[in-house]
Amino acid sequence: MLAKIGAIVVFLWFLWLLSRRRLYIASWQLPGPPALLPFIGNGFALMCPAKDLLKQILKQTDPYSSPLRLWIGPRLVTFIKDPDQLQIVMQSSKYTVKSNVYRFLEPFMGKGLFTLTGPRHKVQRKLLQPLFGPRVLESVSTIFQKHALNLVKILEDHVGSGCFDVLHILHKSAFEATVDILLENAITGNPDYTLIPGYVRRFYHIFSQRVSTFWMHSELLYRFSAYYKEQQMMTKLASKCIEEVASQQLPEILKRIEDQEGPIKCCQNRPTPSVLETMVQLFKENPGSLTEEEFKDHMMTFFATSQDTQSSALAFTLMMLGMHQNIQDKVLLELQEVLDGRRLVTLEDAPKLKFMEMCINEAMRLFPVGPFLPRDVAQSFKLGTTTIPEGSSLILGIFNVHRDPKYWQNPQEFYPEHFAEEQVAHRHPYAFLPFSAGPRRCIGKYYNRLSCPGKYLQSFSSTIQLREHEDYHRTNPH
Ligand code: HEM
Repeated sequence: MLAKIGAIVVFLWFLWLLSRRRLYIASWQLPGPPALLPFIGNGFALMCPAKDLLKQILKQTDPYSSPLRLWIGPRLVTFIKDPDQLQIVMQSSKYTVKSNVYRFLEPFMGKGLFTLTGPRHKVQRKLLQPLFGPRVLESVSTIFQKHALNLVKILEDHVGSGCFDVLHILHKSAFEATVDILLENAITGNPDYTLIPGYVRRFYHIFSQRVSTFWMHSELLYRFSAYYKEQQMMTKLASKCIEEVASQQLPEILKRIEDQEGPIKCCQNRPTPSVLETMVQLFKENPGSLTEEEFKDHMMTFFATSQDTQSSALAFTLMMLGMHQNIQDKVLLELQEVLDGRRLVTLEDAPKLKFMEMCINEAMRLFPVGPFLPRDVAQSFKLGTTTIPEGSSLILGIFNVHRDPKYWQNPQEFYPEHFAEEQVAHRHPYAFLPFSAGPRRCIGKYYNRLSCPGKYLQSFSSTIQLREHEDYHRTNPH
């Protein structure tokens, strides 16, 4: 009897291996670190605290040429860090879809642009593009100026009071700007409102822990973890607050739109429509394409994607400038020349602040918000001589390519000249990808271009000096 059961198990195991033969063939053709442990593979090396994850990934991937393979549990993962290969993968939506792990974000963001895949994503992205068009950007630029002023007032209070955590202040400021941009600055009476910026950060932390701990990929096992309870609590409170804020505004906006024929021309206290107002209009014009549920999911997505990204990019730039006083002086000089005595940066000023933009880009090169982007292979495709099989996964090594000495003169240094015009002209366009690229690139890229300069101006006009902090050495893996 036992022998029969054993034979059946071996036979089933053989069938399972046979069904996965394309994965093994690809794996044999690719270089990569030894996957010593059965069933866990290289996953064991990545099961570490979030603060060590970056170092561990680099340790596993740096010694091998691209594409290389990792085994994360039973999954074959091809890691790509060559710009030509990144271009092939990122330009097409045919071969890859966003990784299945993005579903871990759904409790918070729902099925918004960030988590959607397939044809539905294409339709929704096209539909929402007007939210990021010139008219809305114009309105956003004035709001950023207002929040830059608020931010500087808060920072001024800290001047002379020793070291303080600038990231916390920036997160709060980004949150307030986001509420203003998305929801017309409705202030809710709910005291939980002030907790949301912390929740968004915590949610991303839980997400990265869950991605790197493969047993938590199982919905059932995850429910037994402490993270699950925390996530449930945060999601409930955050969506309640957002809904509350949105419902204060919606009736009035709907009335405004109904009273008006054709596209929105003007709205209360603003020269141009808010994101919420434009969304309501889109919702009314496309009732079949944009459901009420999707409308809410998109709002939550914009909330969760716009705050941490902007404040991290800004914090890293401030940190780098604080550590390089000579570069900071150059930024100040440019600001003084362009603004000629004015305090606020306008939409027209932004393209003139060329050196500042070089510094922002250089900080995003060293510290990209999305250092590794996971994808699933929807259709087998050729990468060099290897066929990357359907059913496997990919990781796009943005961090690796951002520090590859083949493309960067001083890869580990803060060196804004990397973005001088002549250097950019000669560099591979896929060697710098802070906003990703192709059909899944960041839709809010130009928001950032507007938000950063305004805040720099305000920070510098108060001559706040930043000192090197020991944490920098922890964020720099080399
Ligand atoms: C410094 C600022 C920002 C950075 C560095 C950044 C970076 C990124 C990156 C790397 C992605 C691709 C993620 C992936 O493929 O897994 C992305 C996607 C996205 N970002 Fe941003 N982002 C920034 C600001 C914003 C803002 C302000 C918004 C919204 C107002 C936004 C909304 C989105 C959305 C909706 C997506 C998904 C797009 C899609 O898949 O079609 N981002 N962002």
